[in-house]
Amino acid sequence: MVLAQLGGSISRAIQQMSNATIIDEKVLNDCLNEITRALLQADVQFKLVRDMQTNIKKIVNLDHLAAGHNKRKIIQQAIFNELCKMLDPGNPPFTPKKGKPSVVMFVGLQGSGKTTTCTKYAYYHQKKGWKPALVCADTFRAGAFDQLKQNATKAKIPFYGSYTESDPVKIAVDGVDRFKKENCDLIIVDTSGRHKQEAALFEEMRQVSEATKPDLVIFVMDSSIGQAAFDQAQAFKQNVAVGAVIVTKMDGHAKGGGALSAVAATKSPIIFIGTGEHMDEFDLFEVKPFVSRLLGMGDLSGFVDKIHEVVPTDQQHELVQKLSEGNFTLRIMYELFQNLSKVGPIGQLFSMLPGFSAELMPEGFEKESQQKNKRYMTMMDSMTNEGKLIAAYLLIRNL
Ligand SMILES: Nc1nc2c(ncn2[C@@H]2O[C@H](COP(=O)(O)OP(=O)(O)OP(=O)(O)O)[C@@H](O)[C@H]2O)c(=O)[nH]1
Repeated sequence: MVLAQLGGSISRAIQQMSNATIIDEKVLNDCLNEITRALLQADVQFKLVRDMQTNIKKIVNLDHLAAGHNKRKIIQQAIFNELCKMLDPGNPPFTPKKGKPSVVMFVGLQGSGKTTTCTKYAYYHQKKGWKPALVCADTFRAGAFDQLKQNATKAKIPFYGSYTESDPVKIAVDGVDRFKKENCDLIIVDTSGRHKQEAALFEEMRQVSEATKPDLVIFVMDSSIGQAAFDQAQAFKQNVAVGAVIVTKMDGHAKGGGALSAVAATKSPIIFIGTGEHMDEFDLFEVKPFVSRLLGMGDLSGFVDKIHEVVPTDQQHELVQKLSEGNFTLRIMYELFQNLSKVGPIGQLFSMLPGFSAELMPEGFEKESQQKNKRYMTMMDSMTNEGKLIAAYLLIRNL
């Protein structure tokens, strides 16, 4: 997982500090230096790291802390808060309202995952009862319209584009007008990407933006972009009114610190992350649970939410009651696992539990365990009840 190494290094630094008998200036400095090194290694911009270190030192003034104060807790909390601050610029983005037409424009470099992310964003909202539509204003890459068309058709989302029109502004305006007339409430405009930031890309982007007047511009960034992230994100922000960021390919093994830099450069929050190539590998991004997970502190509320997501509402009360009575049978376990396999890789669930270190997860574990789960479930569906119970037991032993 992206940023796993960073999370591991920071939690180790905090752990070492916690193990010290006395927390003095030296112990604090060692801990902060360790964290600084980890952030720089993860490609976070130098200025951000330096500011973070200065802020923590200001907050944790050991000389002024009265005896009896829990210094470890105060330092840990300061680190947590500063990491959250790095990811949360404090400007909530424009939030589209269901039933009211909003235009959302996607921008980013070529290959960052814009087209894939447009469909994921549309699909996410469609599942929640919205009426989204996709407009392909990418006339630069041959095949971009076909890709969007294919994704949109699969998800049954209306789309608009052209094989003959070469003016992206005209396509964008026609598409937006058409879907406004059709009462779509989320009109998503995909724009062209280029190899690197270049004047022609920015000019085209500006024109599409001026013509369609988007309510929100989303900057899509590949998590593996590294140190270049800050400058690139800033260049986009200077040309169009970027209001939010989506970081893609968080399922890979990139260092990922660029994501933090992009937030600082655009002064815009990350709203979603892409965690795979499939349509539903897309998660809402919330700063505190993310940092909490990153530091191995878990995200129990997220874990409970996931359980609520997979257990039908009318069965939740019964399940809790059975569990509290110690009535946890293999049948319940089988049903739970059958539902859990629908919410995604088991590793993502584990990462919500306190003390979990994503660093220890072998490469490809998530995908492999998800595939394994699917295979088990397909096999189990055709079995007798006794067979299902035995298979559920084997499944647990294999996870
Ligand atoms: N693993 C992984 N792959 C992703 C993710 N998002 C996108 N991709 C892949 O990244 C590649 C590029 O994605 P596109 O959506 O075509 O990128 P684009 O930004 O639209 O590219 P241009 O239209 O050329 O600007 C594709 O192979 C996608 O399947 C993600 O979250 N995880």
